Amino acid sequence: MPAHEETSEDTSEATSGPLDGERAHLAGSRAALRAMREDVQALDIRDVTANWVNAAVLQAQIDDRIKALADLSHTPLFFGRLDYRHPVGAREAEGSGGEQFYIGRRHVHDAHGDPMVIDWRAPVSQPFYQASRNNPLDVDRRRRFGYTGGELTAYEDEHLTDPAETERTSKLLQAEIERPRVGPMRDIVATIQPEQDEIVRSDLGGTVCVQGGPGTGKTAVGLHRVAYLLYAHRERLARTGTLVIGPNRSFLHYIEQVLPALGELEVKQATVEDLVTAQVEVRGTDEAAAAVIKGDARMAEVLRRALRSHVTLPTEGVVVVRGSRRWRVPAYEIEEMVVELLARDMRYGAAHEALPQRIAHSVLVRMEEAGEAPDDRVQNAVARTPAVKAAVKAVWPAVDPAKLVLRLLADPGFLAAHAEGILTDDEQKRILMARPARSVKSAKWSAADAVLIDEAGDLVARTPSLGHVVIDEAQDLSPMQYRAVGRRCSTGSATVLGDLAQGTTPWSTESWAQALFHLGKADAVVEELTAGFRVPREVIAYASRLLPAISPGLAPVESVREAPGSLAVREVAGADALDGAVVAACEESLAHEGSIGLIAADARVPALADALTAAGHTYLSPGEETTAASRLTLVPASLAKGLEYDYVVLDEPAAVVDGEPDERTGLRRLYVALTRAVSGLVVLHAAPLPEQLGRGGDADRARAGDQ
Ligand SMILES: Nc1ncnc2c1ncn2[C@@H]1O[C@H](COP(=O)(O)OP(=O)(O)OP(=O)(O)O)[C@@H](O)[C@H]1O
Repeated sequence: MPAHEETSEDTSEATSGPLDGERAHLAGSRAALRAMREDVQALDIRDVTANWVNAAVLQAQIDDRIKALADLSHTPLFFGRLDYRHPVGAREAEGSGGEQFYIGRRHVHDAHGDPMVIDWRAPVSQPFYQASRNNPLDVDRRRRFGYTGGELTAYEDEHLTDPAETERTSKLLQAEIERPRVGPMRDIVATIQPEQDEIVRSDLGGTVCVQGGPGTGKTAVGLHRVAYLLYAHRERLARTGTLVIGPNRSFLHYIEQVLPALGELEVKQATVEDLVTAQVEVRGTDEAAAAVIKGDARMAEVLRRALRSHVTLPTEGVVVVRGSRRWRVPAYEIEEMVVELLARDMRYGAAHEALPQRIAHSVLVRMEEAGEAPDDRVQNAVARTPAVKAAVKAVWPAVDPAKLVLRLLADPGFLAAHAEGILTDDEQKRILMARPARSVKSAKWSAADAVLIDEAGDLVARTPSLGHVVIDEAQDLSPMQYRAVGRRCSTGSATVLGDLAQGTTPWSTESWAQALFHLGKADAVVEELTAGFRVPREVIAYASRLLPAISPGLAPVESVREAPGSLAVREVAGADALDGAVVAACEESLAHEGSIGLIAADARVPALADALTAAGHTYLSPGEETTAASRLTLVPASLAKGLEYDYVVLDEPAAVVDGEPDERTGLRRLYVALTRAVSGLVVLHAAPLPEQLGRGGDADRARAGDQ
């Protein structure tokens, strides 16, 4: 691809020629950014603010802006340049007129307002990601820049309209993918690929679902989509809010720096459990079979029925006494009101609020007919009379969502009455509490119970919707969890990211169509990412041997990297020797640059922790940030999902499989563990490997680096 290339090794050219010009532009852009920051710092708000509240709000906005304008020494101001053939249309360009644009993380302009660097999210930047030899999008030359420690040291050109130039893989992209992974997850803004860019820039109105194997960039794409949407719809999303949902704390901690690095500081992050535990604390667990039933979408109907069973038709009318007069609303009229409210299918709580007003209105009409002239205040007063309150309590009582769920799970008769024809007798038995709790406070609620309470809560009062929600590792959500997330984006949109082959919960998603239906976004587009940016070819080929058993029909990931010698599978003679061999493999990996993950079945973690300590090694837990000084993390297999390490040592695959309730889930867990490595994977086993891995036979084993 690059007809012309300079690298830091290419010193003769690196000290002169185009690179000098580019460095001058970098220095100019930095100076311009400094001037932009100084302009904001110099703002005097005393004259423009009416009071201290305004002043405080404005000052906070100014402080945010100053923060956003910071020049981070290790985050280059621009990473690319586009040379357009013709001036870009004024409508399209951010600061139109020029033919040459520098593309970076944020917009920088000079003292005249002319752009020095264009935000990567602006329309004029899009050809940086999308232009190709087949469709150059009016771009003559695309230039990518390479940096070393904040210094501009290389560039690489593609002349998209030159038929003589041949296509080559970008060395800078390659270097970026291979860069050691110490520290939290990084942004990929300089190297977003065309198929990823399509997803990143898809419109706010629609929900997108991305199926992609390990390391295809789903998480990266989801986070960059948030940054893009915030740029394109800043005001709307500032009002409605955005949220990123991940599987656990350590994962959220791993990804939490990506959006701030892209200048977006306001996006909330949470697990599904965080969302649904506002009402109750989770202190209990469910057996898998019970959790599957509680997570089934049929539970929504059971809850709806149970809630509505609180509505009864009136047996008597209401008599309201005001002064010397008595006003009577007959039972049949209240019945009509109740029937009408039921038919409207409004939230239970909203109807509970509306009913006293309707009864009071009926009293008002009678007063008017009798020649009185009551106003709205009288209606409110009537609605609050003990007689009306008592009538409402009898026919449409207030219901506490947690109490409703408690009664369903603790009272077999109540459950049977509302689960009739929905859950079998056996299913009902499975979800009933073994020892019924006496109160909401004392109950040992499980995570699945909290989701039921959240559903009940939404039946009572509508859950507010955010503008956009990203759901990562979505394949692990139950239908009821999808519903819980779906109501948080009912008037907004979602980005659903996942891999069916990595589903490791007993209720994991079997088809995206079903998942999207439960989310309430059945018309979402499902996109597929197939190019792998993490796992080297040999390693992904080895892991993909499991695919026919864990997700038949899913195509293996196509790794963009060869990295020969990246896989070693070693048999250790006898279980006693395993811990020592694992520690030795970690030491071997520590000789390389970058992070090391020792992944093991959860049950093996304590023994390996002891072995590491005995050998004098300190180690981190997942979610703790790796640093140059502390690079080894001991990862229970149950927490490996979504994470990555330069080198992975995988302990005893058979134990990883055995750690799960069934073989398929076990093999899926193993697939996740096998696909965390960026540069090298060493698999150590004393027990026989799961037969699905051995499928390749001797030739493959030799290639896999068996010793
Ligand atoms: N276009 C790209 N350029 C450079 N690096 C990339 C690109 N796309 C993805 N990556 C890198 O590949 C790695 C894997 O990406 P990511 O974690 O987003 O994949 P994933 O599909 O979510 O994986 P998993 O299914 O295992 O959770 C990350 O280090 C990410 O930065």
